[in-house]
Amino acid sequence: MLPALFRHRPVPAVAVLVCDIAGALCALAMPLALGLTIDRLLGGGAVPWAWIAVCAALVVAETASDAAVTVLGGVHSARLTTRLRELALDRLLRTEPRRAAEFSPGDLTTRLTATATAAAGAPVAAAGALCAVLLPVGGLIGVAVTDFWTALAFLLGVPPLVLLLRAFTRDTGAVTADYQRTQAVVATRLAEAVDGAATVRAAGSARQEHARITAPLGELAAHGRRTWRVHGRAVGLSSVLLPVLTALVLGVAGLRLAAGALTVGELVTVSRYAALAMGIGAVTGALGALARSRAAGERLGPVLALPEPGHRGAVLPPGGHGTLTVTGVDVTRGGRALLRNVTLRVPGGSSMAVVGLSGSGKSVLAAVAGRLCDPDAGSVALDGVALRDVAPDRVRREVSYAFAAPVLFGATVADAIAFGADPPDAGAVRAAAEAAEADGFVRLLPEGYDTPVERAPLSGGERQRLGLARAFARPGRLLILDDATSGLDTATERRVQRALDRHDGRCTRLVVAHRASTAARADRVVWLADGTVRGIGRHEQLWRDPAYRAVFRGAEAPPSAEPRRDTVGEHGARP
Ligand SMILES: Nc1ncnc2c1ncn2[C@@H]1O[C@H](COP(=O)(O)OP(=O)(O)OP(=O)(O)O)[C@@H](O)[C@H]1O
Repeated sequence: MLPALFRHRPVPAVAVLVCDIAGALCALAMPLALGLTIDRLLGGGAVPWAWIAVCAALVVAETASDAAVTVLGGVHSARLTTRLRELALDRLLRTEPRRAAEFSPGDLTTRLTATATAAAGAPVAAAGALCAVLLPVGGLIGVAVTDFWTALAFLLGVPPLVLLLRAFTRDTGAVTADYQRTQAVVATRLAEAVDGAATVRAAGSARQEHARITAPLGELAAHGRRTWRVHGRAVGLSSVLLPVLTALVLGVAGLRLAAGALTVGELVTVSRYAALAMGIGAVTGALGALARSRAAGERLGPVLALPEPGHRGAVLPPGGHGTLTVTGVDVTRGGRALLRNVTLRVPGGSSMAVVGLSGSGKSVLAAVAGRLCDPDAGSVALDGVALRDVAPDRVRREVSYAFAAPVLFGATVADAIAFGADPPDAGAVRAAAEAAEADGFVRLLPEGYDTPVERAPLSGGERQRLGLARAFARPGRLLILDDATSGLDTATERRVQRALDRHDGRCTRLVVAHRASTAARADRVVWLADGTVRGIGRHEQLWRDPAYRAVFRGAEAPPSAEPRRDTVGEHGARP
């Protein structure tokens, strides 16, 4: 994940790294320049202005590098956060809905907010960690080059330092991942409660729900305490180790000065290098930041890896009326077959009702028919072209959906109807609303079509009609209604059905139906049972079968009570 994060915005990430390294090199050059300057000053000759200038330049360059890292790093992390969120959002919206649904809303909220921010800090944290390691290593080399015996004294302290760093990095990564996971659980439960607020209220379970949401807080607090313990242990151990090591190094260096093996300047140099080599505080902080960013990156990774539906750039033949061919389709989820060897053909411009008991696979078939998901076996073709070969954007232009519980997007009611690529004009929006029997109640809203959606008090049936209007407003060659009229009263549904019939001959309709009346109006019916096709035919033919009648849960009215529309077959719709 870390190299991938560097790839997203390579230039600023490299600039941060360069500034970080430049700052570290200045810091490493400083002890040497300082020692040489002191020796020249103590040497009694002319004031070494050149060396004093070098020291001043190094101080300025180091400060400038630090400032550049702060500014560039901040800007880079902010931009990368935006980029990661855009990418994750893009993946979520483009992938098959069922794959996106594997993440709960609360979990996604944390992944796209705090987790994305933490992950975006990874390149800067990695650059910081590299320099944080560079300084102690450079410092150690500086000590070794200046005086071998002082370096040897320092090396005594290296093994415990390395062990301390390793344990700190490992523990920080683990505790951060646990913290983020628990945070996501709380967010998920909160989102569920907000979503199901009416159910919670109706069930009088607010107290239990409160307890359920806040239950992981204890665990969260424990993870938080673990974080501080890990940090505290590292800081505590290093605060004992470092002074001991400093005393040891300075003691040996002092002895070497007394023995005449070191000059005063070299003593200053070696003590400054030793101080750099002991910069464990910076290393632990930098490694901690890197471990947290990496843990966040690991959590964001699965969202960024969501697969996008592929295609081969095929184009639907112009002027087609949407002949839908489903051939040998299987859909399997979690080892369970939801559709098995489903084969059917809906001639262009005709309608087919999909009926079956609850859970028989009607919605799965509706999803496969318009490529909301791909089948695991078999194929779905529109006007002879396999849908999986056509670019998703083109499929969306040709296939419209209406659902049982539509979500209304857009600022106003008109926007909600026009929602989608290539939005229709106001006239088309109004015509679609009329066809969906929505125009009447929309006009009664405080600002009519311009009423903000959140201020439009809508019943379930009215919401459904706006969803239908959205589908009617952009008629492609295939219109799929997945239980989209279930909330309408019989009279309204019949009027909507009549409007639907006006698409006859122009576009194909696949209508998931629970009512016998809806099935009766369709040119043909596909009857699903347990994910397989139990029968295909006209409603009145299938009605003779008691098992078919049982699908309508006692709606035993004979087919003649729900007359088929009189346009059937006029456009060659019936095979
Ligand atoms: N993504 C999925 N993963 C696992 N099982 C699924 C998935 N989607 C649907 N199912 C299961 O597939 C079966 C068929 O679901 P589907 O929604 O198609 O039924 P349906 O016939 O439309 O039912 P209803 O009339 O109640 O809406 C159900 O048992 C459902 O639980």
